[in-house]
Formats: sequence, structure tokens, C-alpha cells
Amino acid sequence: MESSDATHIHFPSPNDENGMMPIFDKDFLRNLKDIPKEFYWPSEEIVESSKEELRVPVIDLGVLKTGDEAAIAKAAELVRNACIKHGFFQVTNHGVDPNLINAAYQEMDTIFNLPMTKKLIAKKKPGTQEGYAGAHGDRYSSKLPWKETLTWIYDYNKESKSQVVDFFDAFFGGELHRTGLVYQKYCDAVKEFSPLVLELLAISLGVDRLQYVKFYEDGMQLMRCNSYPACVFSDHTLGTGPHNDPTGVTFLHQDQVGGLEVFVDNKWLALHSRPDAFIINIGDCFMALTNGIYKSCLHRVLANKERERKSLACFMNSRVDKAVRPPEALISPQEPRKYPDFTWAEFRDFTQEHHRADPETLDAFVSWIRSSNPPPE
Ligand SMILES: C=C1C[C@]23C[C@H]1CC[C@H]2[C@]1(C)CCC[C@@](C)(C(=O)O)[C@H]1[C@@H]3C(=O)O
Ligand SMILES: O=C(O)CCC(=O)C(=O)O
Ligand SMILES: [Fe+2]
Repeated sequence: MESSDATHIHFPSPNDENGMMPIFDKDFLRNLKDIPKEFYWPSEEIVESSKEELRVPVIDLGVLKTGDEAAIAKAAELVRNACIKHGFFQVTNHGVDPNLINAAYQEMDTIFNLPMTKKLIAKKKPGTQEGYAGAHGDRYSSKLPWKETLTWIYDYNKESKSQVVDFFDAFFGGELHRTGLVYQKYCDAVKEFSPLVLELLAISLGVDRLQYVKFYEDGMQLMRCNSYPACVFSDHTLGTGPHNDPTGVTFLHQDQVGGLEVFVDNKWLALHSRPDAFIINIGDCFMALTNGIYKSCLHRVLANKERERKSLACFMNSRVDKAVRPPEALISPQEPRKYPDFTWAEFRDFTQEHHRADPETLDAFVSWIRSSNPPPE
């Protein structure tokens, strides 16, 4: 792993008492003439966009409530075809109030327009996943993503009904209590409709309808607000580098700025979504749960020269100690196990401590666990 020591990569600035400041201060970076080397992505790694679009199916989740088995079967077929190929689809009629989604976007301005000093108080600490991060400048020393993030965990095993509010109070000293109330409602709303998506995925795979609802019901959300400030160096950096989500199922809401791209048939395709839709994409853990039938697909976010882009990424994961293992119905002599048993805790720690999530994360992880536990002679 690159520079993992606690010191930040700093730039000279009056903002910080010892004349230095953390790497990602958009007001400071906006006035630079040249791109700081830490953000520079080698041109061969910024493969040209195809200028084409990935058209993904839009699934009306309402069909699951009608009991119309023909309509459900049709929706399941659309989901299956998309997930076998690239793992992305959109869902509408999810029941999340549009005003709540708008409020979540507005509260991102509240968060990311805080003074840097307050963001630093909320900074993610090494070895944890919750808190503020500026370009991951304290985790990596090159190819930094041009984004600020705020991440928190909403653990379904905990009794508390105010985990998200409590996170905001704990990390921002009560100043963002109202913001916490908005995101508590937002995360509760995603938790409310997510079983419909998991049921549809099970139906599309021909396994027990509650297979994945049960697998994730005592899991958690890893919730992340992404702010991608406008970037004058957009030709030489990325908002988020090419990667597969290591997680289970991602429930993503993006604004209408654009920049999300998916790598399909050797081309980077733009993925636009309706403002009333959530994008659902399969992560590495869910690909393993389907014994590799559904694809966790490479995607990235381009930096934007003119406009800030915002997105709300909710990564659904199982309880950390649960074996990620496909149902027997998806294993056969013709389709043997593609991945060994592992837990989200093991894979999460691999991505946080040993391997920056990228296009090869799951394969690197499998090799890593196999090398640490070679099969008996
Ligand atoms: C488990 C996770 C690691 C990341 C956040 C969640 C799911 C997506 C991962 C990530 C976004 C993939 C690209 C690289 C990464 C470092 C990032 O750009 O933020 C990844 C996240 C992380 O390690 O914090
Ligand atoms: O910002 C987005 O639209 C997606 C970001 C992403 O892929 C991620 O955070 O894993
Ligand atoms: Fe992602």
C-alpha cells in the first residue's frame, strides 16, 4: 500500500497554524496553475470515453407489490440480462420522497462547504471507515481522486433508531444535527425499499425469493456522500478511479451533472439516470453470492471542468462475520464454486489495509487468502 503513515501530504497555505494544510482544499486547489503531482493520473490510465451511453433497464419496483407474476417475471428477466452483462440497472417507484432526496443533496452543501478546520475535526481516522476524507490524501500518495467524501455506517444489528443522527452529532459536535436528521430519514428510506430489489435479484436468479433479503437483513449500509468539485485539471485526473465496488449491492443516487461511466465491451460508456431513479449495481460480494453469474462491473467517475458533481452512494453489506457463499442452487458440476468462502470483514480489511480497490480487487483478494491458507496437500 502506498504512503500509509498518518502525516498528510500538505501544501503551503495560511489556513493551517503550522503553515501547511491538508491536501484537498478546493479553494486552494482551484487557484493552482499546475496539477499537484499527487492528483495526476498517467494519460494511459484515463482511457478515452466512447461518447456512447449505456442504456440500462428501468425497473418499476411497484410490480412487486401488485402480485402480477407476469410483470414480475418480465422485470426479473430485464434484471437478469443486465446483471449477467454489466450488473447495472435503475429502479423507480421506490417510495423515497423526492423532497427527501433533494434535502440530502442540499445537506451535502452544508457538509462540504464547512471550513476545512471543521472538516478535519470529522476526519476519518486510520483503520476506520467513518468520517470525512479529502481525496484520500492520507491513505494514498498518487492517482488521488478529485473528490471529498463523508462516510458513515448504519448497522442494522444495532437497536438505536438514531445511528445516523448520532454519527453527525459525534463527528460534528452537534452543529450538523439537522443534517443528521435528513440522512437518518434517507438511510431509513433506502433500508425500507432495498428488500424489494434483493427479492427481484433472487427471483431473477431462480433462487428462494427471500435468499438475499435474509442474507442482508442483519447487515449494514456503508453510506457515502461524494462531492466532486469542478476541476480545471479534468483532463489529467479522475473523480473516482476505475474500480468494481467490493461491497454487496450499491444503491446510488447521482445528480444530473454526468461523469459516471461503466466499462462494457471494452468501452467506457456514460451512465445517465433519471432523477426519480436509483441506480443499482452489483458489487464483488454479490457477484460471489451468485457464484459469478452476475457481474460486478468496472466503473469510474470523470472529473468535470465546469461543475461540481454530487452523488449519494449507499453500499449494502452483510453482517461482517457472515460467510459470503452462494446458494447451493447456483452450484453444480457444470458451475463449480468460483470463489472460496470469505467474510465482509476479511474483504473490507483487505481493501482498507492491503489493496486499493481497483479493477482486480476480488481476484487479488482470493489469491491473497489462498496464499495465506494454501489448500491441504
Ligand atoms: C468498501 C468500500 C471501499 C470504497 C468505498 C466502499 C465501496 C467503494 C470503494 C471505493 C470507492 C472504490 C474506488 C477506490 C476507493 C478508495 C475510493 O475512491 O473511495 C474506494 C472506497 C474506499 O476504500 O474508501
Ligand atoms: O459518484 C458516483 O456516481 C459513483 C462513485 C462510486 O463508484 C463509488 O463511490 O464506489
Ligand atoms: Fe463504485
